Amino acid sequence: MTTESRTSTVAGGASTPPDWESLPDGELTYASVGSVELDNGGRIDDVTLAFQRWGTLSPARDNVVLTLHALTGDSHVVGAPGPGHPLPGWWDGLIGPGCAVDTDEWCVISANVLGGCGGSTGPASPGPDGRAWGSRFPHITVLDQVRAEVALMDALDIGAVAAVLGGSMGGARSLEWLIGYPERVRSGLVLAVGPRATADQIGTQTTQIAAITSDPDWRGGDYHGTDVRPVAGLGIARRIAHLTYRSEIELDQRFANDAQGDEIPLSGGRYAVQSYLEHQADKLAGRFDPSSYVVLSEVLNHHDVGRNRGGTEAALRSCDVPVIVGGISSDRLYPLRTQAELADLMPGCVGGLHVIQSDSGHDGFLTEFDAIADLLKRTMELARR
Ligand SMILES: CC(=O)SCCNC(=O)CCNC(=O)[C@H](O)C(C)(C)COP(=O)(O)OP(=O)(O)OC[C@H]1O[C@@H](n2cnc3c(N)ncnc32)[C@H](O)[C@@H]1OP(=O)(O)O
Ligand SMILES: N[C@@H](CCO)C(=O)O
Repeated sequence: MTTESRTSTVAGGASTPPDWESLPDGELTYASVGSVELDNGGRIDDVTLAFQRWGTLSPARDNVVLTLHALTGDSHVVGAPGPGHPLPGWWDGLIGPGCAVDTDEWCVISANVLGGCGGSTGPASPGPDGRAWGSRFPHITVLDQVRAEVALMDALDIGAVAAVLGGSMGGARSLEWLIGYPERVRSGLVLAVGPRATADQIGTQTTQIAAITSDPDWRGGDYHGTDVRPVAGLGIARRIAHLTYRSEIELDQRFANDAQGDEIPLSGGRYAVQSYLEHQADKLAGRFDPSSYVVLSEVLNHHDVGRNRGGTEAALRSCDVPVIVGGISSDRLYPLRTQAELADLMPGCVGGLHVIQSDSGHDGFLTEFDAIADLLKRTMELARR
């Protein structure tokens, strides 16, 4: 299978399992997608993307729906926890036979992102000399990640996808797909993201990165292959991040200033919210590579659809692909004003800004099942037009 004819981002060497279309639903599969040119002028050769598929590819190969995960997600968008997937799918119940994205109609593909740690090329995977990339992994952008996904579609011989769907960092990739590759996508869902990183986001993300890189076990980013991992730093980063993912009111209603169980804070015991954040930190430390967390947080810092396109307004106005734009009322990390900008400026925006009323904060794009189902259905209507 050759890919050079489809896109200049692929320098050759792409290959994919010939039977990927008929593998059991959800089976983790690896595709070599060739070389990916980077925004910083560099290039990564021999890129691998790990992906999963649900549903049947149509004879015209025109029913592919690409789901795009967020910061610490991976390709496992639906299904129970299992080997390699310690969590249930992040949109479990929303995709499948008879679901909002009906796999009796659509062929859903979900890939682990470039820079991630779910089987795709990232800082923990072998570099050109066989050693882990570690600190040598290049600085990449959201558009670079999308270039890798376009290369994956080339490798799978998919011309245009019916829809791209994503929230948060997945929403950022959805946007880059729609603006950068309008001929390759018929519709999109852009949830809980804005046109560029805000100062607040860069502030919290660089603080999280500092927590990881200050951990002695970081070793300059080259701890791979040793017996240490900077999990203390990753845990602090997750605790800071998780606060930005939930709303102030929700946290106070759930935890107030309660003590954790029978612990006594005035005697050195923990508060309930402290214990909750420690739990979130421990869970992430058990399943996620700290260097991917750093690389992907930097990707979020670099998010800017206006780069090399004459600014965000020009970029957004240039895109007339039909798109549903949604946000969560209590999202303090990606406030509604940032989605309002997308809805106002994108000519393809259908129905204006869809506001999910919820106290769940940014994580509402994962937890507000009924509202997300509604937005997914609206997007799939656009994909049918
Ligand atoms: C799109 C993507 O791909 S992102 C990847 C998706 N997955 C993640 O983000 C993983 C991290 N998890 C989360 O962010 C959230 O759990 C979500 C968004 C997935 C789900 O949110 P919610 O259902 O509201 O879960 P919530 O925030 O209440 O957390 C529940 C956990 O906290 C634990 N918890 C609650 N109170 C306390 C406490 N006082 N002390 C310790 N633990 C506590 C619960 O036992 C539960 O643990 P479990 O997840 O191990 O079962
Ligand atoms: N809970 C999400 C929030 C970031 O969008 C994650 O961990 O990826």
